Amino acid sequence: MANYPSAKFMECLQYAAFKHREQRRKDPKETPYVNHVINVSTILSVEACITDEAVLMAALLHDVVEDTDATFTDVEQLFGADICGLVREVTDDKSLEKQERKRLQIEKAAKTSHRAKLIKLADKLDNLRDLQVNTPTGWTEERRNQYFVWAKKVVDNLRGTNANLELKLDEIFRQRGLL
Ligand SMILES: Nc1nc2c(ncn2[C@@H]2O[C@H](COP(=O)(O)OP(=O)(O)O)[C@@H](OP(=O)(O)OP(=O)(O)O)[C@H]2O)c(=O)[nH]1
Ligand SMILES: [Mn+2]
Repeated sequence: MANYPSAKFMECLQYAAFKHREQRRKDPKETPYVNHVINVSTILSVEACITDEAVLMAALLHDVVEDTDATFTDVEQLFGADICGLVREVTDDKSLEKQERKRLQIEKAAKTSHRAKLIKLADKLDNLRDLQVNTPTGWTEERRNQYFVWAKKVVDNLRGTNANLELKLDEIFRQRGLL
């Protein structure tokens, strides 16, 4: 990637901000949801030193089909088959029951491509950083603890992908007494 953002990258950032515009995170301050997808892309660029622009763009779009009215067809038409394929790999099937979705994330993590694994690692790192400082609205301490336990199972199936991200995730798991 050149050392300036491409027009396509800027369009992608704008599209993610537009599609997530009415969504908020579950933290007490109701942070705009788009902050999360920007964090995931920034973690990949700054902390994992990823320069593959398609990965950075797919990170911006990683929750757009799962959580907004955007479809894979929209993503493919706007940003192409490569990026759409990455988004597909990291999208949960919301029609499934929650327990099954959570189980499938663990199972699917091991089978995804290297580039999709990078996005999953950054996604979990940002969610866990959030959870270290906030308990989402309506969550008990037990539910928060269980999220760390479950996230470690997902991350365990993503290992061998990016040493820096895995180091940072392990530091969090160590602090929680999971490592
Ligand atoms: N830690 C944290 N998570 C929040 C917050 N707001 C929204 N979330 C989202 O909530 C999900 C975890 O909540 P759960 O109850 O376990 O799952 P669900 O929303 O999919 O039903 C995470 O999804 P995920 O499946 O783990 O990943 P993804 O959907 O981000 O890809 C995360 O993206 C927040 O303030 N803090
Ligand atoms: Mn996410």
